[in-house]
Amino acid sequence: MAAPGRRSVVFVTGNAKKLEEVTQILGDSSPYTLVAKKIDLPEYQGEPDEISVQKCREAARQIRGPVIVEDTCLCFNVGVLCSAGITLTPASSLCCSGLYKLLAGFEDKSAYALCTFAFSTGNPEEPVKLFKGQTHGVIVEPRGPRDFGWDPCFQPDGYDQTYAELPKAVKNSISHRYRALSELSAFFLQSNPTESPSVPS
Ligand SMILES: O=P(O)(O)OP(=O)(O)OP(=O)(O)OC[C@H]1O[C@@H](n2cnc3c(O)ncnc32)[C@H](O)[C@@H]1O
Ligand SMILES: [Mg+2]
Repeated sequence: MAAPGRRSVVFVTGNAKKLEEVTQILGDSSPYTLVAKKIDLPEYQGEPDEISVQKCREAARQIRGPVIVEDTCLCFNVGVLCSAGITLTPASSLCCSGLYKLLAGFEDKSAYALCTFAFSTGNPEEPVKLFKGQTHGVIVEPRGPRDFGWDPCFQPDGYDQTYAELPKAVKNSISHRYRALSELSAFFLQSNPTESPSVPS
C-alpha cells in the first residue's frame, strides 16, 4: 500500500532484480511510491524505442491507468556484425560466457547498457513518454555473482570491476537504470512539483 500523501505509480515488470534496483535507487525519502505489478509482458522485437512504447501501451491496457515500464538492452558497438549495433533482448539472450565468446573474434569489445523507462497516463490517445539512460563499458570474461543477467560480463568504463562485482550502491550510482530514472524523476518534478518522485543525486 502507498503511504498517505505519497503519489503512487504502477510499475509493471516481471523481473525482481530490476524492481529491487529501482526501489534502491529511488530510496525511502522519495515522495513517490512504486506499486509493483508482476506481469510478464510480451517480449517485443524491434528498435529499443518501439519496444518500450509497445510494452507500455500493453501494460496501460492491462492496468487501465497510469503505468511505467522499463526495458533494458545491452548494445554492442562492433560495426562488423551490424552497423547499428546488436541489441541483446531475451529472445536472443545468451549466457554471459556465450556473450563474451561471441565477441572473442572482434577487437572492439565496447558496449553500452541502455535503459528506457516508458510512462503512459493510461489514455491510449496520449503519447507514451520515454526516458533513457546509457552507461558505456566493455564486455569481459564473466566475473562476480551471476544472479542478474549480463552483469558479470559488463565492465563500466572507469572501473576495473564488472557490474556484478561492484557493490550494489556503486552500480546504482552509475548505471543505465540510475540515469534513466533521473530523467523520469525530472519529468515528474516538472509536471507536478508537489507530488513527484526523486532520485538522490
Ligand atoms: O518484465 P520486464 O521488466 O520486461 O523484465 P525482463 O527481465 O524481461 O527485462 P528486459 O526485457 O528489460 O531485459 C532484457 C534482459 O536483460 C537483463 N537485464 C536487465 N537489466 C539488467 C541489468 O541491469 N544488468 C544485467 N542484466 C540486465 C534481464 O535479466 C533480461 O534477461
Ligand atoms: Mg522483458
